[in-house]
Amino acid sequence: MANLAASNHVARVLSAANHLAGVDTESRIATSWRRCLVNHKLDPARRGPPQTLTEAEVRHVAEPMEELIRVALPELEDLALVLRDAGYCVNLADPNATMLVSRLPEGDYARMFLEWKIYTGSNFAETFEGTNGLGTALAEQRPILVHGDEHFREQWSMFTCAVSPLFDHTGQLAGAVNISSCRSDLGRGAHELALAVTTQATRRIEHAFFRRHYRASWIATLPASESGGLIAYDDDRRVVGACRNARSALGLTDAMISDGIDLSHLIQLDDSATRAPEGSVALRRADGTPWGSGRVAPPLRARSRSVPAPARDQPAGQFNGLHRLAGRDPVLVRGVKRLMTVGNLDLPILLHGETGAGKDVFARAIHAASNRAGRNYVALNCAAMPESLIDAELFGYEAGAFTGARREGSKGLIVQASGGTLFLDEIGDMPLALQTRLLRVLENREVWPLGALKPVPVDIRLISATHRDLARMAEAGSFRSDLYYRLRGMEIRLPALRERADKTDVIALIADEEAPNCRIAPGAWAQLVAYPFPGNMRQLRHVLRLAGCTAEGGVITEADLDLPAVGARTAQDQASTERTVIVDALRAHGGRVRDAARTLKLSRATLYRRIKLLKIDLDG
Ligand SMILES: Nc1ncnc2c1ncn2[C@@H]1O[C@H](COP(=O)(O)OP(=O)(O)OP(=O)(O)O)[C@@H](O)[C@H]1O
Repeated sequence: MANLAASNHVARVLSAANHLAGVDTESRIATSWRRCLVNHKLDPARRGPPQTLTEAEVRHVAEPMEELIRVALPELEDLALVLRDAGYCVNLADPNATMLVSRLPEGDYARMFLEWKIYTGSNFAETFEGTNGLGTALAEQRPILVHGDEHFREQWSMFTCAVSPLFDHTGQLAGAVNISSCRSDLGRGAHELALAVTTQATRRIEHAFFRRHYRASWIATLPASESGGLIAYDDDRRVVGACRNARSALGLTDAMISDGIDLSHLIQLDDSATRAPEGSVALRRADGTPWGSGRVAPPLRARSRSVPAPARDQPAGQFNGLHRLAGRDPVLVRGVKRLMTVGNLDLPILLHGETGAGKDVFARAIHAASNRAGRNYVALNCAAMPESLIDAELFGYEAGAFTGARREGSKGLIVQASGGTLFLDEIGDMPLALQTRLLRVLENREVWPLGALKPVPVDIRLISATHRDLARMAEAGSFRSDLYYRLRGMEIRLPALRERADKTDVIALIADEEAPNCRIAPGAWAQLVAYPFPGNMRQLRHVLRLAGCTAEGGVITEADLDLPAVGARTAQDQASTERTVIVDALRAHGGRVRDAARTLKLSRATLYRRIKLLKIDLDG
C-alpha cells in the first residue's frame, strides 16, 4: 500500500516535469519539481535523512547571524508557544536552509520531528531535499505553504511546512522562519492560517532588526498598503537605509542609498512629523499626492535609565556570579550562603523552581564557582527527549550496539562530564528505568555504555533541576525515593520572579541588558511590576527585548509590552503579590507614600490608585 502511494507520487512528479495532463504544470509546486528533476537531478523516490551539521558547525554558521537570532528569538518563542499544542515545530534557518534554532512541540509530535531530523543543524536546501517549504521559499524568496504530497520526495509527504523568507536591513535574504506540522491529514486549508501567522511574525522580526540597526537615525514607516516598509534617514533628511518593502515601493536602489538621496525625492513629510514624532503622520508621495498615514520615530540618542547598584554587602571573588543572580532576594541570598559553606565539596545539588526561574543559569554559576570550573559542564534536558534517546545520550553505547547507532559508538554525556559537572534539567521527567541506571552510576561511580563489556569509571558533580514536587512524586512511587535522596545533597529553591523581594531591581537590570537605549514610561513600569510573569525571567527578558525593538523614540510604553492575559487564579495571585509588595514598601517607609513610591519606582498618583484598588488601609 505504502509502495503504491510512493510510486503514484513519483509518477505525478514526473508528469509535471514532462508537462503532462492531470497536474497543474504552471503551479509553483510543479515548477519547483521541474527544477529538482532537470536542474538538480534529484530522485523523488530517494529516502534518507537530511544532511545534518555537527554542533560546532552550527555554531560557526550561526555566528554571523547572532544579532538577527537575538532579535528573532522572542518572536520564535511566542510562535512556538501559540502553535505548540497544535503540533507545529518552529525553526529559524540561514539563507542556505540550515536550521539554526528549533522549538519542538509537546509529546508525541516532538518524537516525529526528532525521528525525521527536523531540528537544529539539518539542511533542507531545495538542491538536496527537493521541493519543501524551507528550501523552496528560500530558492524563490517568497513565502510558501508546501503541503503533504506537494513535497518532491515522497518520504516528506506526512509533513506540511509554512515558510516565510527573512530579509535583513539592506533588503538581502538573511534566512527564513519555518513552521512544520506532521498533520498533513488535516488538509491544506487547515494550515493556511499558519502561513499567515508565520509571515506576520517574520515581518515583525525584520522590522525589529531594522529598527535596532538604524537606532541612531530617524525612521519613517510607510502606509500599511506598502506593508509598512521602513526608511531610515539622518537629521539632514538624507536616506541611510531602507527595508526590502520600502525599496520596492519607492524604486530605491543601493546606489541611491549610498549617494544619500534626499528623502523629499521619495516622500514628503510635513514639519509636524519632526516636531511631534511618534504619532501617525500624513504622508505624500514626492509629487505631492496623498499617500495615506505613516509614522515617524526619532533617533535613540541617550540612555536615560539608571541601574540599581548591586547590594553593598556582596563579597567579591568566586561566588560573584551566584551573588549577582541572587540579587537582594533573601531566599536566594540564604541559598547562596549555604552553598558557600559547603564550598567545593562535591555535594549533589537539587535546584527547584518554576520554568524560566533561572535553574540553568544558576547551575552554570555553581559550576563556575566550584573547583571544577574550567572543566566540562555538560547539560541534558530530560523532558526534551524520548526515553530511548536519553538512554543513548546519557549512558553512551558501543559501536553497532543497536540499529541506527553511530558507527563509532558514543561516549555518552556522563563520561563527557567526568572531571566536571553534569547538569540534568527536568530530572522529574526522567523515566523510571533510567532513574535506576542513573542511581547505579552515582553509587558505583562508573557507567556501563550500552553493549560495553566493562564499565567506565567516572567522577562527576551532579546538579539537577526540576519544577516538580519530587518529594511527593517519590511518595507516590513515580520517582525513585533512593535517587531523590541522592540528588538532594543540598536543595535550593529558586523563587518565581513574582515572589522575589527585589523584583523591581531585577526588572531594571534586565531592561538595561535587553533594551539598553530605552527608558520605561511610568505606565509600562507599573504594568511590569504588577504582572505575575508565569514564564519568569525568560518571559521578562523576551517581553523587554521585544519592547526595546518596537519602542518608538526610546520610550517603552504600555503598547510595547506584549503581556498575555493570565488565568483567573493567577490574576488573584498577582493582586495578592502586588498587595504584599506595596504593603512591605509602605511598612519599610513608615507609611510614607512618597518614599514607598520612590522605592517601587511608581509615581505617587499611580501608587495611590493601586492602594485604593487593592483596598490597602493606609492608617493600618
Ligand atoms: N537572576 C537572573 N538575572 C537575570 N536573568 C536571569 C536570571 N535568572 C535567569 N535569567 C534569564 O532567564 C532565562 C531563563 O533562565 P534559565 O534557562 O536558567 O531558566 P530555567 O529555570 O532553567 O528554565 P526551564 O525550567 O524552562 O529550563 C535566561 O535567559 C536567563 O539568562
